[in-house]
Amino acid sequence: MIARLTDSEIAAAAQELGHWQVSADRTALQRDFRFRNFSEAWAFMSRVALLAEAQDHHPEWSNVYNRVSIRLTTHDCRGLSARDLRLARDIDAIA
Ligand SMILES: C[C@H](O)[C@H](O)[C@H]1CNC2=NC(N)=NC(=O)C2=N1
Repeated sequence: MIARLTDSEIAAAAQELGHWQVSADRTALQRDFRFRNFSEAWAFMSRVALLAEAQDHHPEWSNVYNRVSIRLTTHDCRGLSARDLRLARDIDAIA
């Protein structure tokens, strides 16, 4: 079982990952993306899907036309873990 982040680790993550919001219950990171059109949104999602599969860590997400909403949480610990931070950083690097 992977460890849940502590409150101070979550606070540090919120500082570092400025584009991401910590959910009110502090169990998830959320970020909304907007692209020029559906094709660009889908291309981004394809790249994130490959990252997620490589990391064996999968986003909760939705897409409407050019918008993509991503929520990162770790089901195994019912909260935030280092795996969410890693995926958030890697998503930022391709956004
Ligand atoms: C067996 C496999 O490693 C687990 O089910 C992984 C897969 N992807 C996952 N993704 C997320 N977001 N949380 C998990 O706890 C998780 N667990």
